[in-house]
Amino acid sequence: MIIDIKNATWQRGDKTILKDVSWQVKNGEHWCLLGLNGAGKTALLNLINGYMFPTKGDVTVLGFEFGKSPLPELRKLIGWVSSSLQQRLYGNDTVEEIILSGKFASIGLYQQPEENDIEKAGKILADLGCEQFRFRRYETLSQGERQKILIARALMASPKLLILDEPCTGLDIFAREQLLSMIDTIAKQPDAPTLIYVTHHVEEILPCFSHTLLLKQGEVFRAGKTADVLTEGELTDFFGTPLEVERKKERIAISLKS
Ligand SMILES: Nc1ncnc2c1ncn2[C@@H]1O[C@H](COP(=O)(O)OP(=O)(O)OP(=O)(O)O)[C@@H](O)[C@H]1O
Repeated sequence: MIIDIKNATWQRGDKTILKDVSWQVKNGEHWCLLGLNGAGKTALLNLINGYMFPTKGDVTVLGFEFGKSPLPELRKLIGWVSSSLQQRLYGNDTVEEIILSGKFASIGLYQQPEENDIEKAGKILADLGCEQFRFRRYETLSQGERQKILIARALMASPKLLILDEPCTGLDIFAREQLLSMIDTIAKQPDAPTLIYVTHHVEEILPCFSHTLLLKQGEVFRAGKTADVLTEGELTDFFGTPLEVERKKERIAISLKS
């Protein structure tokens, strides 16, 4: 089991931000986490990474039971790519340096990488079709290219669980599709980490995401196989407005019913 959350509640003052959340992610599954602004997605990710503890309930991630296991060890096994990381990296560093820093989970590269680290960075860049950026300064990349490099950086630590937190934010349709295609490539690799893809947008959900969790106002609205969860009926109930669902090449587009 990759993630096992049982009846987790997280309260801040008198506000219940996560309410009785149960979620099991098994080996070999890739999940999409879908919810509107303020649904509690970030709170749930913080719970998974051990940055906050549930007020009630149990959380076990990659066999680490919260309250009983050393969380820094767990965090080494989890990659978390979010756009806030983009601003924290040093723009003057080369793409290769940025990727190598992923091994040490550092902002900037302070340790001398070994020959096999450099080889690994090269292989990741080649696998993801990003070799041409290797010696470019990070700040010269477009937003979409930077997102690709952040994902490559996360792979450098060989995570068991890779969280992609709204990776397509700010991308145009072409950059978005390129990034999604790269994520699809990662999902199909034989030793792929378990992926958790967080988004507000149904149309970004790739077929490689076998399962989907719909989070609404801090509660699990539905969780299960993507094909069962992303139906017109479920999404209409979830968004609270009549929707039409169109399936195109195993992707979904939604529009308001007129
Ligand atoms: N430390 C905190 N104290 C009080 N309220 C909080 C705290 N952290 C989060 N919240 C509230 O919990 C709710 C869920 O927040 P969260 O950031 O998890 O939502 P989200 O689904 O990630 O939203 P978005 O898509 O906009 O990033 C929000 O109403 C937020 O204001």
